[in-house]
Amino acid sequence: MTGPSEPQGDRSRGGGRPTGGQRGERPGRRGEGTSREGRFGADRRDRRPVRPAVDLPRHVAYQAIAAVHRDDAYANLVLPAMLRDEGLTGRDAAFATELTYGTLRHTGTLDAIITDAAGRDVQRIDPPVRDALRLGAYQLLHTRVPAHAAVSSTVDLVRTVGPGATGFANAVLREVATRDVDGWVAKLAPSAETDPIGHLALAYSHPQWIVRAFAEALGGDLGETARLLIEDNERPPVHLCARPGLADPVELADEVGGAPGAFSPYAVYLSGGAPGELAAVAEGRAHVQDEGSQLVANVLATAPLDGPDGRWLDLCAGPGGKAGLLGALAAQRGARLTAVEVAEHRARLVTQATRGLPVTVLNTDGRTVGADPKLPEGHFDRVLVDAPCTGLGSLRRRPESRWRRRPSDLPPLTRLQRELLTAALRAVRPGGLVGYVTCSPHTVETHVTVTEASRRAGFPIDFVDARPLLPAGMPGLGDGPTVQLWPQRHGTDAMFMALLRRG
Ligand SMILES: C[S@@+](CC[C@H](N)C(=O)[O-])C[C@H]1O[C@@H](n2cnc3c(N)ncnc32)[C@H](O)[C@@H]1O
Repeated sequence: MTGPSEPQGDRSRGGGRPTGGQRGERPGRRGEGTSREGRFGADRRDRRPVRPAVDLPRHVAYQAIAAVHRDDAYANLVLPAMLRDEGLTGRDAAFATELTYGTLRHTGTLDAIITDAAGRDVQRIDPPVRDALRLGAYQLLHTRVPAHAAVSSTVDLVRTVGPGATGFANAVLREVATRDVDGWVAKLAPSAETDPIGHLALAYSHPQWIVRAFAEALGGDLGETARLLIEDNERPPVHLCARPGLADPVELADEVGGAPGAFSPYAVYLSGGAPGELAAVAEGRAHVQDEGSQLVANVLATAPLDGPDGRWLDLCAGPGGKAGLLGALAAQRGARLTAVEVAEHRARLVTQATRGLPVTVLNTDGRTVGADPKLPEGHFDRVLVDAPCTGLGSLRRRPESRWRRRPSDLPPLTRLQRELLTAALRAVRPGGLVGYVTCSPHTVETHVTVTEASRRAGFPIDFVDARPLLPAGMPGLGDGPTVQLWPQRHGTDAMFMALLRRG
């Protein structure tokens, strides 16, 4: 079951706990790191790159996980590049993706388990060995990979990335394999009765402050909070938006082998594959966009409005998903969209995403409304503020994000959200509409921001009930007037929307 040169004797030292692998431990224990070096025709002594003694999908997954932790990389950016570079496709690519995303999502719980199995804090294990152990423990606890394969492949990996720690890795993983994930949760999680947040955090691998924020946004319903956490750990669905006037969703579903969405009139659910390679996307007939994002953009575009309706504004437009949909709707309605984005490279993405549509892209700060002649006060009929936020509503799409975000991110973000919403309320004409949207259900970013900004607006603001503007029969929309969409209720990201009318 174990790597070829690994004695099990390590377990007998240190009171049955595995040894080695701590920070600073130098590789090169006697008898280690020699048995397989020649396997791919390279010898460490000649300094040529050594092909890791592990299969390519696991090698790629390890490299992606290490890049996330070592370089602060984003898995959804580095992994596709690595798959491409290594020529991994089909089932191999799917396996590497599953290992990378799964390991990153479950890092919190895996670390608690590894800490217990190793008898020392996971933070004291050398980073390369730590990442290999996470990958191995993930396979043991969350996949159908046979235990012997999970252990031996991880030991093979450690032989390359931390050769002094192969015995340690072997022993830790053997200890991890003594229980299934439920057994580990039963052993390590705080009691659900006395510490329900701590219990959910460990059981479903989220930081406690995020679990607390979700529970609060869900009115204290811990059962539903658990269902949300489970959704965050699943592979997210991929949705297309069939651009109105350019594609019919039923025909597009046939074309791409998907299915029309349940709620958005433009949504197509994809069952797999690479959406970026679809002809419809390349030709600008469709774009990749979560159904929830489609719904909130559509609410703003279709809410009843008296008077002129030709000037639309998207104050936070990059990379251009909602601007793409609003631009297509504007084309049908004889309107024009001004799309503002402060980051230059993201403004370029908006330009690409809205090519051929009646959209003017401005690379500027949305808070310059009134100061920038292209953003006059009281000028626009419909304004979208899709505010920069913690993104806690789309954790399933960014597997490392939950571990990077901090509660201290909230004050600067909420200040910016208030300033942008205030700018939007200045930009809209009397009687016009502002849609405030976040991809976060955190109440500080949603209700608190909206209440504060409208209280300080200096003119009357009415809340418009957004619920009737969503498709009939959509369940679980709450008491209004704002709406909060949820993965566990609607299959969408957790988008929040408040619809405001300037008096
Ligand atoms: C949540 S994203 C918007 C997503 C976009 N609406 C879409 O659907 O693709 C928020 C965007 O606001 C931009 N942003 C941040 N501060 C800004 C500011 N002061 N003015 C304009 N844009 C800003 C960010 O760079 C980011 O691209």
